[in-house]
Amino acid sequence: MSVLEIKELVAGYDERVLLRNLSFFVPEPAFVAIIGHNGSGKSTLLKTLTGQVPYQGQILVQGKPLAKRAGAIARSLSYLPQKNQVSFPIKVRELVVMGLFRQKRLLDHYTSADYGRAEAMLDRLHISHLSQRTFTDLSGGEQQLVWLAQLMLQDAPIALLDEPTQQLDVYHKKRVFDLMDAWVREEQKTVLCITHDLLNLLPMEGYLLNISQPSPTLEKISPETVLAQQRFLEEKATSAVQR
Ligand SMILES: Nc1ncnc2c1ncn2[C@@H]1O[C@H](COP(=O)(O)OP(=O)(O)OP(=O)(O)O)[C@@H](O)[C@H]1O
Repeated sequence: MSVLEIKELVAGYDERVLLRNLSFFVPEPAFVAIIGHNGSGKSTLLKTLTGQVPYQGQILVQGKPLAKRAGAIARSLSYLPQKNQVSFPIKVRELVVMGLFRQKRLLDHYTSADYGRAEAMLDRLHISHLSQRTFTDLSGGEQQLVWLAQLMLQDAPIALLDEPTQQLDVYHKKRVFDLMDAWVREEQKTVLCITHDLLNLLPMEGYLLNISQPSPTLEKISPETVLAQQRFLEEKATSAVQR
């Protein structure tokens, strides 16, 4: 059974089609970097997979068609949007433990074992020192790492990440890519990750999907393919506006 299969996907907003006849197939757990110019439709693809954008065509998640109703998110998917905001003061550990919501019933409380798992995840991301801090007081990069801890705690087989390294310094960028790599290899997760950090992809194993290409397809990551796509993106400005 394939992890994810997309056939002749057409999606966009009102009169504006951003994804045209997109087809790709992820046969087994893998890391997939989604790249492309600003406005090319990368976030739109992840929003389509999480039921936020209407589409035509077929999306099979672990062999099952994705529900077409608005806001539907398959149980097998976790999603970290580009902008994720919290407007009330909440402790980091409280926000991270919420990653276990799929395993809880509505009014269940989080147990000390649940908090233990949240702390272990913070430790894995090397941010245990943030556990008792108020989330809204953290820097943008620290907040991004906390969201990542929450997402990893969800433990879904397929993770959709929209620019998870956007605000991170070079050390933390590398760390997050290493974590994604380990996650795929050691826990057989599939990670679809939107990124503009092409050079961080060089040591990764997995695939590239360049949404700015006229007919995007999955391409194996290698130094040659990463650098060729980087040159393509540097030379051709094919943003949605110009299409
Ligand atoms: N809800 C919406 N209604 C109408 N147009 C939208 C909506 N959301 C996004 N768009 C437009 O669709 C286009 C693609 O947006 P999208 O966020 O998918 O691009 P992206 O490739 O993720 O870009 P970036 O690299 O800048 O994050 C943009 O021009 C954007 O303005």
